[in-house]
Amino acid sequence: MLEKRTPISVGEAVCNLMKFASPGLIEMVALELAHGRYLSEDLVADQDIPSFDRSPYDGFAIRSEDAVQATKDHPVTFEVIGKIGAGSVYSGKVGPFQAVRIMTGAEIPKNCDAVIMLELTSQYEENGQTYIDIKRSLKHGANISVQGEDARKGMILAKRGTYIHPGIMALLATFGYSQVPVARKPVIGIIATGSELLDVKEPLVPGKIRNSNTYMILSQIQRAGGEAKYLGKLSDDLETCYSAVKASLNQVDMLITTGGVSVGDYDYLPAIYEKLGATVLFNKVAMRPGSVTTVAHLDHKLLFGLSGNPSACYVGFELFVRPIVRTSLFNGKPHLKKEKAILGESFLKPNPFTRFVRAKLTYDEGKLMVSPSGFDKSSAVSSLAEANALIVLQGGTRGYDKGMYVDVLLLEDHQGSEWPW
Ligand SMILES: Nc1nc2c(c(=O)[nH]1)N[C@H]1C(S)=C(S)[C@@H](COP(=O)(O)OP(=O)(O)OC[C@H]3O[C@@H](n4cnc5c(N)ncnc54)[C@H](O)[C@@H]3O)O[C@H]1N2
Ligand code: MOO
Ligand SMILES: [Mg+2]
Repeated sequence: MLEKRTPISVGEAVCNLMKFASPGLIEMVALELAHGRYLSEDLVADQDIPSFDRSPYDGFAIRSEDAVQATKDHPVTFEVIGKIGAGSVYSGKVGPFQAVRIMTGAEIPKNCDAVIMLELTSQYEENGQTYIDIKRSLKHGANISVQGEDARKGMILAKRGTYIHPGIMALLATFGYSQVPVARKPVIGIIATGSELLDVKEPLVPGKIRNSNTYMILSQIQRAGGEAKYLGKLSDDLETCYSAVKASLNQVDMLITTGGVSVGDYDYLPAIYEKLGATVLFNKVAMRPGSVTTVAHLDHKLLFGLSGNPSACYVGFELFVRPIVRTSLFNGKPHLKKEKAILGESFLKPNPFTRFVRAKLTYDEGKLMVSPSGFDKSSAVSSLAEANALIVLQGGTRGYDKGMYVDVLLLEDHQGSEWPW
């Protein structure tokens, strides 16, 4: 007899699921490989930046008290007693009316408390000795980048769970992290089910299609921060699929299957969960696409039964798999970031269930504009090409007109959101 499925709201489904979300493990990676990973510890300044007073200009370091009287009409002369570039330290003592030629980034010599830019001095030689004239007074501390002005020792510069982008890389290097503590990527298995599926390199034959979901999910896993492990595509055969799912569980942290979750004669995932003794958290969500998305767990290992339909599979991943992955990466905002955007074209379909429309979001003179990115069926692949957002249209609505503000979920963002939206 056909199993009765009771749809639950997206919010309820996510809340049920997030009870199984937990922070993952830690590993060290070489700094040059850290881009795109997530910090497993707060990044704390273990030194001031800069760690010494330094010159922001090429010029001359002096004692400001000596230049108090300097004016255009009465320049003050300084004897240049040395020269330092960045990386060098002037070891001599600078006395009254003496100056040290200094380059950008070099440490300010002891006794000096101001720098005058090269362009504001006139230099001359007399008896093999260099002198400069200064035509303006300088305040104590003028043109000095003081120790700690950029960051103070002890400051937290990035929280645990932060995505490592070029700016974080700069800080990691600044603080001497040749090895970076990061979240270990959760290993996520992918099994594609469907007797109609061809390998990507196979030519089309009647009735068959190429397995696109695997590669789409592979990429979604990488975008979310996980590590994908493709475990193959299987024909719709209960025993084969059951054995493959069972065998995969020792190799992965969580498993995604695509296809076979609906009510067709060859949709075996419900039977597989039952045979495994897995607990089904939900098998019907009041959303489109992806209403058949099913999530089960076995000994706290999550099994995501995503739809075979590409757009439904895509949305199911972003709403349900992504937050689990991001949580394991210590990210405190694991869900898609929600924004408001202006609808660029009318979307007049009624929405009995909450609808997630694949969409293209653009920035236009201070406004966020969004339009559906193409063919809007759960079987669609073409609309995924330009999708960088999902428009959220609440269930029970009869369509939306161009110019209205709608909720959008950002797919390419790193800020993320805490639940609920
Ligand atoms: N009588 C009903 N029929 C259907 C229902 C329903 O409630 N009652 N739900 C529909 C909805 S909604 C969806 S979504 C689909 C879900 O189907 P399954 O998840 O069971 O997936 P399959 O039947 O295996 O395949 C569906 C569709 O997707 C194509 N597919 C499958 N795998 C891939 C892949 N790896 N790459 C690309 N495309 C794939 C497959 O060929 C089918 O066309 O069920 C509706 N039916
Ligand atoms: O699960 Mo389906 O995607 O609602 O069309
Ligand atoms: Mg089916």
